[in-house]
Amino acid sequence: MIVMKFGGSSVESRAQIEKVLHIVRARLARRPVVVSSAHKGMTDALINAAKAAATGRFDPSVPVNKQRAVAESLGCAPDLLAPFYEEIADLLRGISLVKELSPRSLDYIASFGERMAVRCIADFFARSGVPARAYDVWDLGFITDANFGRARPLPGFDARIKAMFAERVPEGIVPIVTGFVGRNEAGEITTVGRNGSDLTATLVAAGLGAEEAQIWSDTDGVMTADPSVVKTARNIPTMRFEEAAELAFFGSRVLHPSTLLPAMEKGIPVRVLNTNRPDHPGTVIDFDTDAASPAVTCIAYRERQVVLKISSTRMFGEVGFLAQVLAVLARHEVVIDVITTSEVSVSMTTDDLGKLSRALPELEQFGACEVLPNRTTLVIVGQGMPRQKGVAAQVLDAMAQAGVNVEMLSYATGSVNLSMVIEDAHVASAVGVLHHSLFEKAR
Ligand SMILES: Nc1ncnc2c1ncn2[C@@H]1O[C@H](COP(=O)(O)OP(=O)(O)O)[C@@H](O)[C@H]1O
Ligand SMILES: N[C@@H](CC(=O)OP(=O)(O)O)C(=O)O
Repeated sequence: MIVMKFGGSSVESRAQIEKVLHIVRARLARRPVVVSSAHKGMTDALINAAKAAATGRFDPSVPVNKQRAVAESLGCAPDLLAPFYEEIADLLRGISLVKELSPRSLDYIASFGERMAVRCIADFFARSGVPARAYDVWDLGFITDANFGRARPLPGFDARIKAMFAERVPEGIVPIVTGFVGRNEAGEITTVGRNGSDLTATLVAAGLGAEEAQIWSDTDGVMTADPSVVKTARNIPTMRFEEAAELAFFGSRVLHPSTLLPAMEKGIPVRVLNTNRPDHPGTVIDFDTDAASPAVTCIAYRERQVVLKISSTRMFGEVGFLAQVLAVLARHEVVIDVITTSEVSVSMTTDDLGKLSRALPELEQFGACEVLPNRTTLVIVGQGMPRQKGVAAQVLDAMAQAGVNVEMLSYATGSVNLSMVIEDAHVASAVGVLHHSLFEKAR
């Protein structure tokens, strides 16, 4: 059995869904379970309509017309999705009346994209000769906690999905399952977080004990840098889980940050593939050590970060200074990513200026606090980095060539990533020069 996740770009239109049909049809012998995202742009359209409703403007036309256009192009009967259109309108009307949009209502409205997409894709598949049936993932046991916007399945999911899958998915039928969404024990709809269909796919793959989880997107697998920024980016044939996890965490949209954990736990390889070029082998992510792997595998970055710098002579020789600072940050739920220290200052990055601002009054007891917004964490990832001399020199040289000031630099011994903090305004030039230096120059 394989789990195949198709992202929004793969199910954007009839032309794309026809590609998905051919890809799935060619793999029927491997007993595919399809996990689908909403059509590209649909989740944004639903969320925007909900936000507008919360200011009193009731208008369901953008998401409903978008969905209707895809369903009509696929030849689906109008009544297939009519109840969903009505429910979306009712919900938006309710939000516009109370002018309130809770995380619970936001998940409810955002869930419609996946729920409608799987129904029209399964309907189209069935009429095209691939026996398929649509499933809301909760009907296969995906019952979550009540953390709206970042829900996770409750313990026992693996046993539940195995049992419910055996009971509800007939032999020979391709299940087309909703990504992204879930339901809590009270029956309320939740989501696992934006771009979370990748995570649904690896959770389903782990629960069912699939032989492989495939993430089908619009690039030739994972590339040495975001190909929409670096035109010369190239495919990475194999990656280790640790490398891919760093890449996902530090901002590459191609994989959701939590995607790899369920697969890592069960040792299930994850393959990233291109719906537009299905014969390309893409990228395989697993545990195999490739001793010949290059020092640097890829470049990733996360923009709109905030740097907090605390300067204090109290740090000098004092036991527990950092622990006290981190305890305050933890109490305010500030997540810290990169941290560097000297004897008189400590700098760290986070992505939540709001939470950091709430922690500031307490932090000021430790020293002078400086908050620097609009920063980017730029990360060089590579399994082979610990055993290659001169990588840091090459990286810093490239940054100097690009005229970019490196404000923080962090590398731990044996680590697979080297992180730097720069200004947001310098990202494109820094990534371009760095990619050229690390991947394009004769080395
Ligand atoms: N290192 C990378 N390799 C491949 N794609 C990347 C990388 N970094 C960023 N991306 C971006 O991720 C995009 C795919 O993610 P996304 O738009 O969420 O796709 P999907 O619709 O399939 O979920 C690519 O089009 C690419 O621009
Ligand atoms: N549709 C959801 C979930 C998702 O994973 O989408 P995509 O696969 O298109 O990134 C979102 O836009 O957040």
